Amino acid sequence: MAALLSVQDLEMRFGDRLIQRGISFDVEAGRIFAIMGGSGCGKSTLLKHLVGLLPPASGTVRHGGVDYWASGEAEREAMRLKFGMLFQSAALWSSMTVLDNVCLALARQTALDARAQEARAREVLAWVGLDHAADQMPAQLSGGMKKRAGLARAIAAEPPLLFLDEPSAGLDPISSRRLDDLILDIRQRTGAAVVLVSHELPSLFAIADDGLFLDADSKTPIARGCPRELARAHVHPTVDAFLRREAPPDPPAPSARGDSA
Ligand SMILES: Nc1ncnc2c1ncn2[C@@H]1O[C@H](COP(=O)(O)OP(=O)(O)OP(=O)(O)O)[C@@H](O)[C@H]1O
Repeated sequence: MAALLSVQDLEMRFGDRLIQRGISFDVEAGRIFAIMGGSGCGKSTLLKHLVGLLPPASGTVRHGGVDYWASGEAEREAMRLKFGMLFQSAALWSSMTVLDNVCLALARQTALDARAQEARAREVLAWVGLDHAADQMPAQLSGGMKKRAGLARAIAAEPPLLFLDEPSAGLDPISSRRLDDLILDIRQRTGAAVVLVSHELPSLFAIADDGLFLDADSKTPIARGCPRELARAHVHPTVDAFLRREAPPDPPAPSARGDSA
């Protein structure tokens, strides 16, 4: 069976400027896959290529075996309805209540009638601990509540694949931990695969079981695997600098290289 998401030899560019090349990976059902790397290495751009917001310079992105960027607009729209997305800002519709935000997503992604949409929306809001906030407007929510409302909207239709852009950025450690538990719970209950971009080490170590590390200097991925194991394995100084919060080693002094007089 085809992987839920399969990326082959992707090259990312803005005009003449190469951002990354040689990106290949598969994500299977039930996996939590982290896209990691320092600032500016191309994580958000990669996510845009994966969710259909920006075409890559070359390479393929397959959703359930179908080449997204080689498909027509109707086929792409059908693929987009099969995955959920939580943007960094949560991107809730500001003029609608929390409940209506979730109902509108269900109206777009399912054949449920209005009554069933509301029942499902309330169920999902209870799941993320926001049943009491269903009738509030997004502006009335705290940052952590907004993220949970965005997550409720993304998971309401039980998509098999979820994309999360910096889900815990800007949250205090307790809210961040709560969001991590929710993501694990979603995976457990629905069997969904999750692709996330994150800088937060506690979160990466707690939830991700696979991942890819993008390097801004070489403009290629330099490590692949579970973040916890990569942190122990000393695969590359740049990976250690990120995952162990260690400074990269200094270049050897001239005398150590044996090139002094
Ligand atoms: N629309 C654009 N046009 C030109 N260059 C861009 C554009 N968007 C991003 N870039 C550049 O591409 C590179 C990768 O950016 P991207 O936002 O994907 O990195 P990132 O790894 O997500 O960074 P951060 O962790 O800081 O969010 C950066 O050098 C950025 O300046």
